[in-house]
Amino acid sequence: MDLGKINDVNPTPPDNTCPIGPRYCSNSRYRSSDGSCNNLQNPTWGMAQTPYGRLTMYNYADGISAMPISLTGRQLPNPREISVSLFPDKQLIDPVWNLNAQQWGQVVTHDMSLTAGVAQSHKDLLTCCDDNGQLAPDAAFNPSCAPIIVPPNDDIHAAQGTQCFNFVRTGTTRDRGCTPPHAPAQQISIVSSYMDLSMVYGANDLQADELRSYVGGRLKTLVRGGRQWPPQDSNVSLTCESALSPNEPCYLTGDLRVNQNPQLAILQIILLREHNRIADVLSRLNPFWDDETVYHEARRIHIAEIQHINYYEYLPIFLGFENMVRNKLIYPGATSYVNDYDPHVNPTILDEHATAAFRHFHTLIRGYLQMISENRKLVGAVRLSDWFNRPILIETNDVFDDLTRGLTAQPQHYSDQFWDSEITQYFFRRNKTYGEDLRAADIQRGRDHGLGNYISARAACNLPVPNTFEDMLDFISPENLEILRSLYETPEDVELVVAGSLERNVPNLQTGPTFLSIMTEQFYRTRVGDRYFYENGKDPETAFTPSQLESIRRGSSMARLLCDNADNIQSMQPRAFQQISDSNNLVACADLPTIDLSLWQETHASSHHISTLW
Ligand code: HEM
Repeated sequence: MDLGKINDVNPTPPDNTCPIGPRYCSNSRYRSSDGSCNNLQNPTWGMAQTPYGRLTMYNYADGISAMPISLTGRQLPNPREISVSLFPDKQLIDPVWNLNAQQWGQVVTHDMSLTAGVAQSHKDLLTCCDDNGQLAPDAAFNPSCAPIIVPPNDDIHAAQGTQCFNFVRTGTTRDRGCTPPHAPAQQISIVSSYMDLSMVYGANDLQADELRSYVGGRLKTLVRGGRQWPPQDSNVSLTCESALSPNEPCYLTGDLRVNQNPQLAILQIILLREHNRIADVLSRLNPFWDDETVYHEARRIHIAEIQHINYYEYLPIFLGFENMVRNKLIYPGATSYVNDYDPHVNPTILDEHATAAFRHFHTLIRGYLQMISENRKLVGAVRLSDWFNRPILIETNDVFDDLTRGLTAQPQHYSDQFWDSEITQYFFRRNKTYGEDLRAADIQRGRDHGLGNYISARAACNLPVPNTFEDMLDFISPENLEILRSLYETPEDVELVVAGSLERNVPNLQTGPTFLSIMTEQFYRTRVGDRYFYENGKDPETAFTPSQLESIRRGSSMARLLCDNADNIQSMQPRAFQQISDSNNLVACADLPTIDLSLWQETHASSHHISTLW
């Protein structure tokens, strides 16, 4: 299959600077915190606090912002009912890729988007459905409320007397007074779209300041038990709502979702430690560099390292190596710069990507997380829903390393329509027996954002456009199509979030054609629309030297990243998203390639002091 480049139906107008105001840019060597001024002609492209992009037209009941309804004028099928009917639990595991591949995907996601006004981890501040699962007064009156109603025949939840799950609508340009009266609401993402480690460094200057130690270019850490942890969040009872005491660890990083689950917190800490590791080496090599220079140079190297891992190690698993080469997302074997930056490409995160396609990988989540010792023996397992928003677990004994090895030794769930009940029955259960349903939330979020339907997404992707339910058989099985037909009244009602996740996977890949096409488009834009992308060498002020670039390419790997920053892991398989096997056996950490930071050593005379660069 060849994926043509996709055009936006209604791209965000370039002059749409509300609510952030115009930006005046100098040509800095370093990225801004919020992504502004990456594109010098369109300084707000990809910037935090701007609307998601769109491939398809909005679909609101009133054309402005009301939750969509069926073409017949009746309600769309209940999201919880769709979840139960089409996304049940069945434990099929991936034969090749490990849980690290799943978990790193969440890290990539958190780098690129975050819905405005929605907590995504701890409880939302607005109660549309209360803690006992009963509709709250705001449900009827507050336009930001769209609680998910539990159908009366729901085996699990109706039996408990649960009426609803809380659901708060994403903040939009209308909420912020930035949309003309009859124009559709545009949902806002509050982090930069660029792959710039905003979840480590923060997505605005204030947040970035708060995270810096201002000594030796380092990020702030707290040392407990001889190990570095992120600083403490000031509101433990809100942020880490499951903590039993305000003295429990509760982390503050560049992203408010950090405490959501233990494996996510581990990877955020690995990234925090990696920044400080790079900063310490740069400080030793260049003792005359001030804090500011070390911070920005370490951040710049760190982002390049992670971009390399993402494009050459992580994404090929999901988008396919050949597909990525053909569509110019990667250039394997390149020995010099790849000067493909295109200032006309808008890297803004697409709503179809963030709210439908990339969320499909919630299917990869496992409900129990294995703990594995250094000799790769199973030493325990924890239940995911016991540890949402309670990171104290990872500071206990050797759990940090045991869970990190678990990431690389436990298979991920197979990419299919089967979802682990830990996230469809027990999600955020907060010490109760049952919890919420992430799949139902994904479906409701698609409606909240007025996402175009499945048919229009296929049209936008230049794929065959189905006019009838039967036409969908090209990508969807007869069994699933029967269920779709029983749920939806017309083919036009069928939603992208739902049908996209039912498509048969493209051979050897992890999704069907529609999601593959959307994700390929997104990661093409993310690369080509980023002036600071690490392989770009056009501007000597922002480019790495050829030998630095070569070392980033040779020395960046997921395996080495884990080895360097876990507490005391001694060995790792070189391809750390893949299960250990005869062709991917454990090697000593020290034998894994590493970036040669001495290539950043400068003589005093040649060094650039940051103040000369602004
Ligand atoms: C244990 C792992 C994970 C948990 C508990 C989790 C949970 C969540 C939650 C609660 C939301 C917000 C739901 C809403 O709209 O109300 C969300 C959003 C999202 N998730 Fe996950 N997720 C996990 C892993 C992943 C993975 C592996 C991926 C992709 C590879 C992913 C991709 C996304 C995306 C793209 C969004 C939307 C982000 C935005 O634009 O705000 N998630 N997830």
